[in-house]
Formats: sequence, structure tokens, C-alpha cells
Amino acid sequence: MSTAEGPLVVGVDTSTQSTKALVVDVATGRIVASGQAPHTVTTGAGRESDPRQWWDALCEALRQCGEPAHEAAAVSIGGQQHGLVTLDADGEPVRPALLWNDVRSAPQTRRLIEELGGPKAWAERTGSVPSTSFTVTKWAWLAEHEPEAVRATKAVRLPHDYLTERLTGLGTTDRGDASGTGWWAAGSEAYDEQTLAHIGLDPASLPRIVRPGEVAGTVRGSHDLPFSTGTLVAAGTGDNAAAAMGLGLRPGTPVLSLGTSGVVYAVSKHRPADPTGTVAGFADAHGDWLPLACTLNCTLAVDRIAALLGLDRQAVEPGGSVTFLPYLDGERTPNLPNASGLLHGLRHDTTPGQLLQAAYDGAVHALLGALDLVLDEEADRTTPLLLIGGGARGAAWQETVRRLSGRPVQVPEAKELVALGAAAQAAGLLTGEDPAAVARRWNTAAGPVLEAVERDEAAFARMSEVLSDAAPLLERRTDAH
Ligand SMILES: Nc1ncnc2c1ncn2[C@@H]1O[C@H](COP(=O)(O)OP(=O)(O)O)[C@@H](O)[C@H]1O
Ligand SMILES: O=C(CO)[C@@H](O)[C@H](O)COP(=O)(O)O
Repeated sequence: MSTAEGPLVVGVDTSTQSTKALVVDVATGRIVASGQAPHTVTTGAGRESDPRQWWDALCEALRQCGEPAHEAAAVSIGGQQHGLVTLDADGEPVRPALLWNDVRSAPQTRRLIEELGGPKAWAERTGSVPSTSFTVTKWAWLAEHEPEAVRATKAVRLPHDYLTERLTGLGTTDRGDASGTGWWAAGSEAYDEQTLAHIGLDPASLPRIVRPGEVAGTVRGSHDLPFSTGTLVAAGTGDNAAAAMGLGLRPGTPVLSLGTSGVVYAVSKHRPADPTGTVAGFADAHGDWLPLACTLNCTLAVDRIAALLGLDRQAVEPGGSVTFLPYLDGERTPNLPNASGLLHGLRHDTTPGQLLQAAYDGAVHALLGALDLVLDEEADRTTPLLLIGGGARGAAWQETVRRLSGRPVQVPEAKELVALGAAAQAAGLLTGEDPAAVARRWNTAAGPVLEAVERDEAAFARMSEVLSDAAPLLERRTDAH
């Protein structure tokens, strides 16, 4: 038996690169055990992962947690948003999942926006103008390129739904993750029949949307499951909504997440509907909203540039006037799915460290450029930015965000905020508390505040100018993408 003060819960983050599991003491928020196992993502034109590998990674992460995982009274799974999981009549994946950062659906995205009323109508109906990340565009791509896969599909799931269902045997999702599909109507908070009919997707193949605070099911009796039979299973949610819960976020506090994706968001009481498409009008897992902007090129792009230069990722140098828009995977914010990386201003005296700094700057510029649009009128524009995700650990990321934002930056000491948010949701099932209140009781956002420094207006303006002047180049396809 563990020495916990309260019951134990398990929170899971099944993200793009790995699955992380935490066993948490509900009374104190103490992390009693943790585990992590990696996934593989295809490279080349598409980005795909085998959902069965997520399950294996979950089992491995829980194995690392040991006995406390079996003692857990409740579990919840947060996961990468948008991924299209297609299951056959036996619940087996028809093909690998198409992930959020797969930009092959760019033509279908354009077509769907046009065919269903244009950007404003989309924003009003679903909260968002879909980008290539949205599940609806992936389904349309699949219908066009692999009709036999569509015919074989009997159930459509998001990544976190897939794992939850393997635990409970029930097809469920939640409003947070459903809001990233493109087939969820933000006004009625139900599946949007018009969109589903248009893309030929049977609503019966979609999971039931579990309400905030409702139990999704219990762990079914089977010897291959990493939990005890009967353990309560919460709805789970998308990873950004989970991190918002994990921070105990109150409306108006901005979060900047540096992981495979770069993300800026804040909880809002108002339903967003941005017709420019920069801000995705997601729902949170609580009953509020989560206006959010997301980039495709963040930590992986910068790490790739460091590797190309043969530098450690921290080996940045100041100075010079080189601009680097690191859109190695195409980009979503700004909306340039066909873009590739663009370098401007290279001189004889540019150093490798300056080039690397320019890659950090380019990644952060895209996020901060969207921040003002993400924050509603009631948001306080002087509070510290909460910096989370794997990149938040790096001094070069922290300093770049400070210099380009001119705002104080708070780095929570808790590392796994998505998994902690899922754990808080699971804890809420046991105690009846609001999960964000659980996270505040656990003090998950605590961490050093780095004071504001003067904003580097010149660097910011230089990047904005290059971005605008290079528009035709950035819209051009360069290879098989
Ligand atoms: N100390 C560090 N400094 C800078 N970057 C880091 C550090 N530790 C991890 N990272 C970055 O964090 C990324 C993983 O972040 P994470 O939020 O776990 O990703 P995801 O949730 O998308 O799988 C890696 O790509 C790596 O570049
Ligand atoms: O697409 C989005 C948000 O819209 C991404 O934030 C994904 O949810 C992937 O998250 P990470 O694996 O980078 O955490």
C-alpha cells in the first residue's frame, strides 16, 4: 500500500511524442508515481501514428508507476487533439491515425470552408474556421484518397477517446476535444448534423459526449488492463483543455505552451467566433471556452535547426539581423500549410548561435502575434504569461518569450500539467469538486516568476515584415507536401 493521505487517481497525457502517466494523491496533489513511454510519428509527407502504440505506451507508463496505479480509484486521459482514429467493426484501427500536424488535407480544408458557407459561417457554427489540423478535414482527405478505409470504418474517435474506450468498452468523448473536430456545433453543444451529412459521416459512428463532472464509465473486467476492475473513468479531454484544468486556470490568464505544438490560450466566459481563423474557438472541459492559437513548428523545429547547426539547443547568441521563419512542417498560425522554413538577412558575420536564436524568435513570434487575438476584452494584459510544455524547461525558450513579449513569465514547477489536469478531473469524480479548484488546492501553477524585460520591438517588427513580404513564397508548395 502507498503512504498517501487520500485516495489515489491516475492522470494521463497521451501527447504527440509520448504517453505520460501520473499517480496523484487526491488529498495533497503529491505525485506518488510516474511513468512515460514514447510513440513514433511518421515523417515525410504525412504525420501518422498507430493508435495501438498509444495503448502499449499507456500500459508501459502504468507499469512504471507500479502498484499505486492498481490502487487508483479513478482515472482520466488527456490527449493530443484532432487526430482521426478510424475503427472497424471489431474496434481495431482501420489504418494509422492521421495526426493534428499532418497538413495533407489543405485542399480539402479550403473546399470545406467554401462549401459550408465560408469562414464566418464556420466560426459562428462550430466556433472555429477549420485548419488542416481539424478532424473534419482529415475525414474529407481520407474519403478522397482511401475510400476503402472510409467504407471499413464503423467508429470514429479522437486519440483520448480511443484510450478511454479501451478502458471502459464505451465510446465516449467530451466537449473540449469534440470542439476540435469541426463537426461539433458550439451553440447547441451537439454534433453538427449539417457538417456530418455534407462529409458523409454517420453520427452513429461518433462517441457520446460526456458532460463535465459526469462519469464516462468504469474499467471493464479484463486481465490485460492496467487498472483494477471497476475503477472510475472520467471523460478526459484534449491536452490543452487538460492543461487549463491542471493549472486551475481562471478566465483571462494567458498560457503559452511549448511542446511539439506551440500554443497560446486563455479560459474565457465568452464563446469565441473568430472569422479570420487565427483563434480556434474551443470549448474547455468545464463549461467555459478556450480560445486558442496553435503552431505546428515549436520545439521540434528549433531542435532540428540546432541539430543541423551541430549546436546544443541552449547555444544561442544575441545580435545580428537574421530572420528565420521555422515553418519546417508547413504552418497553421499563420495559416500557411504549404510553407517551408525561410531564412532572410544572412551575412558573413552571422554566427551559428544567432541563427539558432532566430529560429527560437520565429517560433515565438508566431505565437505572440496571435496572443492579443486570443485574449478577450476582460483579460488583464499585464499578468505573467504561464509558460508550460517541455520547452518551458529551457532557458533559451524562457528568455526568448520574455524578450519578445515584454511580459513577466511564470514557469510552474509542475512539469506534466496535462496529466495533472486529467488527474484533477479524475479527483473531481471522487470529491465532487470542480477539477480546476482541485488543481488550485494542489498549487500546481506555483513556480518562479521571471520579471518583464523591455520588449524587443525591432526584432518583432522585422519578423512581421519578412512574413508579410515573403507571402507568395510561403504559400508556394516546395516538395511532396
Ligand atoms: N530542458 C529543455 N529545454 C528545451 N526544450 C526541452 C527541454 N526538455 C524538453 N524539451 C523539448 O520539449 C519537447 C517535448 O515537449 P512536450 O510538451 O513533452 O511535447 P508533446 O506534449 O508535444 O509530446 C521536446 O521536443 C524537446 O525539444
Ligand atoms: O493541435 C493542437 C491544438 O489545436 C495541438 O496542441 C495538439 O493538441 C498536440 O499537442 P502536443 O502533442 O504538442 O501537446
